[in-house]
Amino acid sequence: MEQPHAPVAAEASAGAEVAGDAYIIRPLDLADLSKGFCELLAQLSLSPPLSEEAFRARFAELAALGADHLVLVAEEVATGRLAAAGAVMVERKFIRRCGLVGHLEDVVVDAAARGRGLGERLVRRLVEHARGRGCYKVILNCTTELKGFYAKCGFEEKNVQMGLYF
Ligand SMILES: CC(=O)SCCNC(=O)CCNC(=O)[C@H](O)C(C)(C)COP(=O)(O)OP(=O)(O)OC[C@H]1O[C@@H](n2cnc3c(N)ncnc32)[C@H](O)[C@@H]1OP(=O)(O)O
Repeated sequence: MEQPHAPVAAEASAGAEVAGDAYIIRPLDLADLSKGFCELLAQLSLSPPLSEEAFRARFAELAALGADHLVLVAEEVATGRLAAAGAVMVERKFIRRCGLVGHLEDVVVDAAARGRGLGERLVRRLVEHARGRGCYKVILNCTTELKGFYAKCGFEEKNVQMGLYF
């Protein structure tokens, strides 16, 4: 199981050849604000730059959740810049004998690093974290266009997503 919010020095798991050689996947670190974290998230959704103060405050909130909230990033070894990010949070339920559900969120790979297996590798790490926490399933919302990617990551289509935005 991943230890969230702490740097990981070595990447041991096997991935696609290029991804395995060129990137280290590790939990988000406080230093990542200056390594392109916000720029990466801006490729996913509306995500303007964060002040150091705002980033630190949110980081501390998430760190307080311990292993129930994990943000992983992929750092390019050659440049020290972030090339991918993703998160999984563990929901604590009453059903299924107080079962746990993993929610996969905010998966993004930098446009220049796509198509090398990095996204799949990151998602599989997040899924393994949820499994290690004892989750009986991991779920996510995505567009129709991304069904193929998540199928490659082992997911299958279930139910319908609905949203109410404020
Ligand atoms: C829960 C959420 O967060 S949903 C939001 C997902 N994020 C985004 O949409 C942000 C913009 N897009 C991205 O960041 C990236 O394109 C990602 C994360 C979707 C994919 O990352 P990549 O690193 O390019 O994917 P990766 O190279 O690991 O692809 C793995 C497999 O999925 C396939 N794949 C990748 N993207 C797609 C796609 N859009 N449709 C179908 N198949 C795909 C690849 O061809 C590959 O298959 P292969 O093993 O047969 O070659």
